[in-house]
Amino acid sequence: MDRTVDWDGSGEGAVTAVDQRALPAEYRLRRLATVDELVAAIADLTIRGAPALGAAGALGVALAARRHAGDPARVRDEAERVAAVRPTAVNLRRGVERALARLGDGPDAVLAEACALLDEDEAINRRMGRRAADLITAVCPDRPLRVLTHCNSGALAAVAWGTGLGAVRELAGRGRIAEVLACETRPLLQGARLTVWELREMGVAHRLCVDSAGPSAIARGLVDAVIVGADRIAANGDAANKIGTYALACAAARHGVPVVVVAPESTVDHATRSGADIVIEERAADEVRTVAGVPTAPPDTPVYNPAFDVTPGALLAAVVTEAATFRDGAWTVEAPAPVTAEAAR
Ligand SMILES: CSC[C@H]1O[C@H](OP(=O)(O)O)[C@H](O)[C@@H]1O
Repeated sequence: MDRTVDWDGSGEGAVTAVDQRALPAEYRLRRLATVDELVAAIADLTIRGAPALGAAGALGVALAARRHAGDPARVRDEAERVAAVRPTAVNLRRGVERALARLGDGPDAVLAEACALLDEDEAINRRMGRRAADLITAVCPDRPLRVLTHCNSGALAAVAWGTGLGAVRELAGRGRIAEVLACETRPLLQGARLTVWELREMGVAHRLCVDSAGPSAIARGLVDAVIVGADRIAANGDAANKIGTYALACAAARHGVPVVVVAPESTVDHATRSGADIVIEERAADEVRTVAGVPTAPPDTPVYNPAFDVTPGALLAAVVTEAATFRDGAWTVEAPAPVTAEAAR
């Protein structure tokens, strides 16, 4: 599998992305040669997932810096357009800001910074996966585990490897996964379309279920752990993630099943005190009223379509990053090893 988001240096240069709207029917790459095309691809979830959005944000600035070299004000305007497309995943704006910080050194320096962010991603995700797998192994029964996932937090949500599903991949490599129960994740079906696709690629046993079966599976003792990603984690451990995560966490709390959020440091926002302060993206009504363009409700039906919800840190067994762990109301920072691209190999 290609990097989910990457830079194509040929010609004037462009962003390449795995077209996540085409999966699972077709695996194809899109070449995004303008900021307009990149903004549209982020808005329609051709590119999605917090770490992948961070990479796309940084590459978007590189694109603007090359297209508008010598016009820093125009570059900054274009960068803001990219950063503002989706408000919840803190990674997007952070990726933009990281690349923009190099604008004074010229477009090649901006591109180099964006590419460094991409190169670091896989190493960060692999380290995070190892740390999360260690914690999950410690808090779960000593046998292959039945894991429930929600949305997609695999390689498709990052540049490579993945976050929550990256921890599942690490556990599977240790022989510690019996089955993954993947929630389909209405309305855009990231679980059914993307997580199932990745689990098949990984050769991991799995079943797909409707979202409303998730809490019931937990109640029936079919789940040993819930493992998810996140889009923004507040200083107090509250985690914004795909809508439906909170309901799973409530059921898991009632039945003593651990919920573990696996996310990079770039998703932790210590400037946001609690989940109450996280902006939740509202998405278009037709995402709920139609499936593949086919109406599933009267066309003028009013819709409530938040893309995310917030799970209080108190309902989480842990939040695990590549360098820290949130447990029992506090962050513990492990001495972060230098995360390099070499570590990814
Ligand atoms: C590893 S981040 C994955 C995270 O992002 C997803 O949201 P979206 O598909 O709308 O970009 C979802 O919340 C996942 O948990």
